[in-house]
Parts: sequence; structure tokens; C-alpha cells
Amino acid sequence: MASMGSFPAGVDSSVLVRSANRHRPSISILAYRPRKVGGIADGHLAIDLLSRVSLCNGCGGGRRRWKSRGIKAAAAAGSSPGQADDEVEDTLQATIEKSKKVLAIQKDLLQQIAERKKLVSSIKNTLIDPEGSEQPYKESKVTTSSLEDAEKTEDATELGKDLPVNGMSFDASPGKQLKANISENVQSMPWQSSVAPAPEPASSNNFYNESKNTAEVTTSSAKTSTEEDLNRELKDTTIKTAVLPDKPSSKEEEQHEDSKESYPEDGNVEAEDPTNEDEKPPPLAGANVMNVIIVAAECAPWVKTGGLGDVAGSLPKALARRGHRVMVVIPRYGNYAEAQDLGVRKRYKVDGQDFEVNFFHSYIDGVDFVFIDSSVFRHVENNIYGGNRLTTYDLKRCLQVPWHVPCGGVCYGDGNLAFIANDWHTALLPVYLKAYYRDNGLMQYTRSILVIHNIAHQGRGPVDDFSVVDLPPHYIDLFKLYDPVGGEHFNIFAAGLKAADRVVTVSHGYSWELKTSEGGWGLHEIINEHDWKLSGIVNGIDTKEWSPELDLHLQSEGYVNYSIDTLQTGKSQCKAALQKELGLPIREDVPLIGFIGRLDDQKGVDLIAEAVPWMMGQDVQLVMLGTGRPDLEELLRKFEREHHDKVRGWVGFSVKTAHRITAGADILLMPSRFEPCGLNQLYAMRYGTIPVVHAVGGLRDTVEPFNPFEESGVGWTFSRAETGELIHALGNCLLTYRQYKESWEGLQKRGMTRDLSWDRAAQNYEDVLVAAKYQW
Ligand SMILES: Nc1ncnc2c1ncn2[C@@H]1O[C@H](COP(=O)(O)OP(=O)(O)O[C@H]2O[C@H](CO)[C@@H](O)[C@H](O)[C@H]2O)[C@@H](O)[C@H]1O
Repeated sequence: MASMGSFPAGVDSSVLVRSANRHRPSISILAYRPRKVGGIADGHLAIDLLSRVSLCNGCGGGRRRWKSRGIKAAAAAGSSPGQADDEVEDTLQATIEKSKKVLAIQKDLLQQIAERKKLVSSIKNTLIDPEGSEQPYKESKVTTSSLEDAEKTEDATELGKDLPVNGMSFDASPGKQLKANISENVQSMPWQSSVAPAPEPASSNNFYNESKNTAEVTTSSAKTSTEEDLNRELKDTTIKTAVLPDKPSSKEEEQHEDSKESYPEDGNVEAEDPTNEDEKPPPLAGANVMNVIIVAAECAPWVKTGGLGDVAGSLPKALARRGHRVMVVIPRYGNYAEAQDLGVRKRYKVDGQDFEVNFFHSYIDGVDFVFIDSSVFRHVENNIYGGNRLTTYDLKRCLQVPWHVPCGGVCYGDGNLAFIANDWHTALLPVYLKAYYRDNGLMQYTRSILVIHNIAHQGRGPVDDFSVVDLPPHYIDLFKLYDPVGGEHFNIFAAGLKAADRVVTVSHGYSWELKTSEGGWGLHEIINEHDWKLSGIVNGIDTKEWSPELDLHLQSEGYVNYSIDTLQTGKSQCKAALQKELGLPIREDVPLIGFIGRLDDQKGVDLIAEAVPWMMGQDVQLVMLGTGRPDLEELLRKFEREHHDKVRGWVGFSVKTAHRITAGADILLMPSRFEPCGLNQLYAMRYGTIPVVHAVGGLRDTVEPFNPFEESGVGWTFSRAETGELIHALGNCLLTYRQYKESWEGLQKRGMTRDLSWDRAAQNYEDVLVAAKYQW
């Protein structure tokens, strides 16, 4: 039994071995390894053993069996029964004594378990990050319940009253203390009172200093630490030390697979060996990791009317891959299966009306998707932009999300935080951030970035609309804009562009066009004035969603997945499947031309319409998918009626059909009059479909024209939005398709191998986030 040396002193292993032969509980004792003293399972085992051993030792049956065996043994050795009886009694007594010792040792082990727990907790509390400051998100451990306590129904003008403020002191009794401190500091908004609030200034503009200040302050988590929590927090601490982003920890393990893997079920402390840190690579963003909240009106796959939905669904994942902690906030238009009710309820008065807002949450691919559930969003799923443009998306609530919505049990907080708003629908967010918070010394380190996906839609209205947005009177100047057509009016995009810390648009070409009177749609002067904060970043694509190898819509009804290696066979199979599905003649040799997009002026549908007579004179097939202006929808139906053997006009919004056209078509037409970026041409290239585009905005940036002498380029472009130019470019494209098969294949392969992923774009967004963070 030399190997049993790990038993605590005082344990006679021979007793244990003897007992092991007779009693199951003792066998378990032999298996008891001090190495695992930190685990819950072992703790339970010890308690279980304690009860079983005492039960066994006290049971008459056991005693009788031992007695009769002792008599038989004595008889066999030639002793008298009386002597044998005494010996048995003695042996029994000795065994009981030793069992008592075992019990004492087990108690001791339990004590050790408790001490290891304390140790875990104290390690967690003392570890600091390599920068020498505590991690920023420590400050954000303000749980919903603490905020719930802190507030009752609030008025729209009381925003900020339930906001933890940098530098304020409050501690573990969160709610009331928090409320008290905040009301001391934020008595009222400046336009309501001549007494300005007195926010605590941060000691420096260095983020980490700020973090340190706030981290000391916000120990107000109402969370009760269970043993599991302790172990998780230890892991959390090691992650933090490696400057990894905060990971949701407790409530949603099933969704947070990574986290689950990281936390050993039995809480084995040995598994938390700090040397394991080395195995985790640092985040790609390095020291630039931030908390990012992207706010949008739509987000694929839940709700999508166009390219904004795609961007809101995929940019966040790319930022998360770089190590940022990322949340997307969108309205909950429908019942989305993945999203769980967080149980956070807020009541607000807006315009005298009572509203309740709930928050739903889903954690997917490293991103917290938060859905705002409110009566105003219900029943508009199929017409999300059809309601009252001023009240449909209450952006004041979005600004409170970092404090109200605990993702993975931990709120984001306002340190090291940037909001990314998208288009005019969310352009009020930078304005509210300024008016309600920054002007009052709150959220001093939170930044806002506004992304222009399409400047043509601006949220215009009469100047009187200003009364609805609930802002201090002097803010009207941000909104007022003189327009040669409409005169002086109220313009939400204009205000957002002025108030945002940074502005991004979705291509370099478009960032240039925005500054011209033709491309700026009345906002060019403002954009020129704020040129210093404008960047152009070309969109990426979601290479999982849009990939011919993986595309789920190419796995039935004759469609097949294909790659660059199986391009010729796979693509022609998809083409045949598309022709079959649409009822067109199934012919491999005929060039199949596709169009997918909103039917409006922007997309140049009228140019296609004018080119249709010429096209019908060619041996081609044309498939158009779109919704929008009723007259253009009718045009699609008319083309199909008149050229039934060559044209299909699909009026409707069908993601599946969009994927199938992208795979089955040979050519994609995009004669857009303006195109900030354009995604369909990027999808087309990835599927070996050749784009023919008007060289404007993002189309010019992304479609390098074919050069037959150098065998370079990925498509055809034309420089003026005119039918003749479209016909000329398409004519050259058709000629190459028919007569220069090798060049055609070269075009396809160059497009397919381009890096179109979001990863590069995310890196550029990160530069903007960092620039915003350090700007004043
Ligand atoms: N009927 C239909 N059925 C199914 N799917 C359909 C469809 N109509 C369009 N789509 C899909 O919607 C998306 C449209 O994206 P785009 O970028 O081409 O245009 P959009 O003008 O909406 O976006 C704006 O924002 C994006 C994102 O920044 C910019 O790229 C763009 O230039 C700018 O105008 C694509 O995913 C497309 O497949």
C-alpha cells in the first residue's frame, strides 16, 4: 500500500482495505483523491460517504455477519467460542474506532474544499491585467436586478437617471444607493434647469485610467456567487489577463459553447492551471478590443429588406472574431425562435403614452443579438419602414441597453464602448448620446459611429417634427436644413452626421460621391464640413451564408453545391435546375442573365427595361427578382407575359430564389444609377457569375473591368447610366461567353478567389472605432 501514501496522516490503509472487501462505501473512500478537493462532485461524494459509512457501521445485520464469521474463524483456530466472541468484539470495537477516524478525516477534507473555494475567490479578486488596471468590463457588472431596484416607471425626459456614472461611489447594495447617487449628480437636464449637473470628471482621457476608476466603483453586482460561478470567474479572470474579450458566463451556457468548454464541470482547480493561458492566442484586435453595440432597423436572417440587413448580420460577427465584445440591437418584429426573453421589463412614458419594452436575447457566433420587444414593432414585420418614422424606433432606449440588458449575466456598461448606428433610421442615436448624456458629463467615453448605407433616404419632414424627438430646444439647429426643392425642413440624417463622432460609408467611391451635389442628395455640404471624420470601407460578405460550397439553398430540387474545382459541372447543374424551376427551356448553351434587387430608381431597372427589346433579339434568357415600385413590378410581369420563352419576372422577396439565381445565372446585371457599395455583385463573383455593372460607388470599387489583353478583371463596367452603354457592355460580355470560353473561365475563377470576406473590412472598422475612442 505504499502507493496509498497520499492518504492523510492517521489513516490506516489496512483498515480501509479490509473494509473495502466488505462495504461499498469504503471502496469509494479508497477512490477518494485529494487532487479533486475543489470539485462540487467530490464534495457531494464526501457527504454521501459520511452518511453511508455511519449507516453501515450502525446496522445490526453487518454486526451479526461479522460476529458469525468471527466465531467460525475462532473455531477453525482451536479457540473456545467465548474467547472467539471476545476477540470479535475487540476487532469490532477497533474497526468502529478507525471508522470514526475516517469520519474525522473526511470532515477535514470538506474543510479543505471550503478553503480551496476561498482561495479561488481570492485569486480572482487579486489578479490584474497586464496594463496594470482592472478590466473595463468589471465596471459593467451592474445586473438588471440592481437597476430594477433603482428605478420605477420613468418618463422619457429622465433618461440617464438610472445610469451608473464614472467616478460615483456606490456599492453592494445597488439599487437604492445607485439611484441616490445618480439623482444627486443628475438632477435634471440642462434645458430643464439652469443648474447644470455635476458629473464627476474622469482623471484622464486614458481609457485604462477610466476603467480603473470605474472598476473600483462598480462592485454592485447583485449576483450571488455559487461554486460554479467561482470557478467560472476564475476562468474569466484568466481570460481577462490575456486581454481577451469578456465572455458571457453564467446563464446561457447552452448558447455559449466556448464558455462551456472552458469551464470544467467538476470545477477541478487543476484544470485552471494558469500556464494554460499561453495556449489561448491573444485576440486579433490586441489592445484595441472594445465593446461595440450595433443598432439597426433590420438584421439578417431575422428581418431583411436589403443590404443593410446583410451588413447588420455579418459585420458584428467579423468584429467578434477579432476579439471585440459585440452586441446587435434590433426591433423584435416577430417571434424569433432563437431569442430568449431576458426577463427585463422597462416601462416608459412617451408623449404621455405608457409603453412596456422587453428584451430578448440570442448569442450566436460570438455576438449578442438583442431584440427590443415593444407593441410598436408588432404586426409590421412585412412593412418595417411603413410606420411612423419618428416613433417606430425609440433610440433613447437603445442607449440604455448597455445598462439594462445583461448578456450572459453581465451588462456592457459604458466604458470602452462604441455604438454603430446605421442609416437615418438610427441616426438619432448619436444626437441622443450627446444631448442626454455627454452634454451632462455622462457616458463621456462612449462613442458613436454613423454608417451611411444610402444617403437618398434621410428622414425628412416639416420643421415642426422637431417637437416629437424630445430634445433641448437648441438642438433644432442640427436638424434644420434648407433644401432648394422643399425649403427649410427637418432632417434626421443631417443631425446624426453632425453629432456622430465618426462617419463611415460603405465604399471609397461612395465616400467621394457623397461630397458632390449629385451624390450627396442635399447633405453634401454637411459631409464636406465633416470630411475629417468620414471613412469609406467596402462591405464584405458573409462567406458562410454566401458560398457555393455550403449554400443550403443548393441542396435540393436539382441544385448542387460546387467549388472552384467543380465549377463547370456544378454551375451548369444549378443553371439547369433554375431553368427547370422557373419553367424556362433547359439549355446549357444559352446565356442566363439575372437581376436581383429593390425595384426603384436607384437600381436602374428602367435601363434594363429599355434594353429588353435588344436583349430579346439575342439568344438569351433573363430572370429578374425584385419588389418595390408598383409600376416597376408590373413591368416585370409584362416582360414575362410578352417573352414567356425567355423572361421570368419574379415579383416578391425570396432569399432562396436570390441564392439560386446567383448560382444558376451566368451573368448578373447591376445598372444602378448610384450604388453605395452593392452586395449582389460580390455574391455573384463568389459563385462564378459575371457582373455587368454601372461603374459607380461601390460597383466601381469592386468590379475591375475585364482586360482581354492581360486576361485580368472580373466583369464588365460601363461609365454612364445609359441604355446604350449597358447594351455595349452586355454585348461584349455575351461575345466572350460564346466565343472565348477560356477567358470566361478565367473571369469566373478570378472572381471566385477574391477575398470578399468581412475580415478585412472589420479591421478597417476597428481603426475607426479606435480613432473615435481617442478623439475628443
Ligand atoms: N426581391 C428580393 N428577394 C431576395 N433578396 C433580395 C431581393 N431584393 C434584394 N435582395 C437582397 O437584398 C440585398 C441587397 O443588397 P444591396 O447591397 O444590393 O442593396 P441595398 O440597396 O438594399 O443596400 C444598401 O446598403 C447596402 C449595404 O451597405 C449597400 O451595399 C447598397 O449599396 C445600399 O444601397 C442582397 O442581399 C440581395 O440579395
